Amino acid sequence: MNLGHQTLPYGVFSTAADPRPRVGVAYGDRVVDLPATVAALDPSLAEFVAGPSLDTLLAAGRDVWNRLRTSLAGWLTDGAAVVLVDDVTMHLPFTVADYVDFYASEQHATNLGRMFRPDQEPLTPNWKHLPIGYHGRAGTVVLSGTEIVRPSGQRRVSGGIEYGPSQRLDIEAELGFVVGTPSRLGAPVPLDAFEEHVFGVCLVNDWSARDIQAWEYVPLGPFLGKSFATSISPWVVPLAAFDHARVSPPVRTSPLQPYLDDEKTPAWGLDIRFEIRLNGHVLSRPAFGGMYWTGAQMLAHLTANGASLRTGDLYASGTVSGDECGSLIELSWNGQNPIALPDGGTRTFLTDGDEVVISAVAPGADGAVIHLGEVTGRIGSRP
Ligand SMILES: O=C(O)/C=C/C(=O)CC(=O)CC(=O)O
Ligand SMILES: [Ca+2]
Ligand SMILES: [Mg+2]
Repeated sequence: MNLGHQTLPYGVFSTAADPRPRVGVAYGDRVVDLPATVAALDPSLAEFVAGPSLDTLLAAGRDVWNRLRTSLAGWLTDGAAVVLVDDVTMHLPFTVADYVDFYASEQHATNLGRMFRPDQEPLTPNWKHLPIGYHGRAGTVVLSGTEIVRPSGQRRVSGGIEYGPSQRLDIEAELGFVVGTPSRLGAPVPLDAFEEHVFGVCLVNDWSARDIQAWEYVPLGPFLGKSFATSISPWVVPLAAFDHARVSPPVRTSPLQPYLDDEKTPAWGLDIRFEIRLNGHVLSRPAFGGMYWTGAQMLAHLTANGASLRTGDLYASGTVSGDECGSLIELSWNGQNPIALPDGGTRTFLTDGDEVVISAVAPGADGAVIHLGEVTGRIGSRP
């Protein structure tokens, strides 16, 4: 996997020669061993990259994040004595504190509204007034590559209610925002403090059992249909990598409360293009740039009641659907239009043994590409 030379994303790796998990930065198809490099080149930064995860770096705050990234870029261009390794094993990059999942794509919300609530307006009356979300399960956020066990649960069938393995296992391609700097209980985080708190982003696959979800979600929202596993990419890309990928979010069609009104703050729409592959075949390439709510608005809303942030909080954007769709339930229109695969097979939802790979790229400086890497997962056999 080659993440280019401008992305400089952070992750946690080990090697056969040195099995201790430690902090690294991807550079092309190799990894900078940060503890070894920083100890030699700038000992004043060493404490922030010394641990077995990104936790200390996340908590260190924006000044340290900027200093480290600037130093690294300089060392790599100047040919300083950077320690590069390959053949790495990746680990979960940070301790996930709280996990929140939003619903920020108007197209996705409209499509799901049509399928789940065909007798109602597709967008609920609150949708354009606040970024809808729910609190998920941090303990089941897993590293890319972890096998996904098909969940069992309750679902409604023609004769009544049944418990058993999900028949409608789906994916959701999302962008995850990783919080570094915590906030105080009682103090909402305003839109313009987004960059002080959010360290960077990763890719998220919010595996979803649609049959379990459809039966359980009224009236409190998603629960067991989504809490069995959420996969994240091993590389966390700092916000600073997206300086050339910022775009204006879509025109707001309802007036916003002041804490969400981003007319006067810098826009944090992001021109990120996703790609979803099933068993090697490209299913879709949804664009993140059209998401109605930005990462800054989601953060402002998440804390609008004074809820505090912790280092390691992860909040996901919700399924990225726009010109193309980020879930199988949309691509197969609730299972009614099977998706044709080049091997002659078809899919509505996932079959045991299927492997899903979600990757993404964004524009960098001077025509370069910012690579977000990938989040993968294979569906294991039923328990
Ligand atoms: O419309 C609904 O009832 C639920 C939709 C979802 O699947 C929620 C979700 O995970 C949000 C998202 O990924 O966009
Ligand atoms: Ca989701
Ligand atoms: Mg989940």
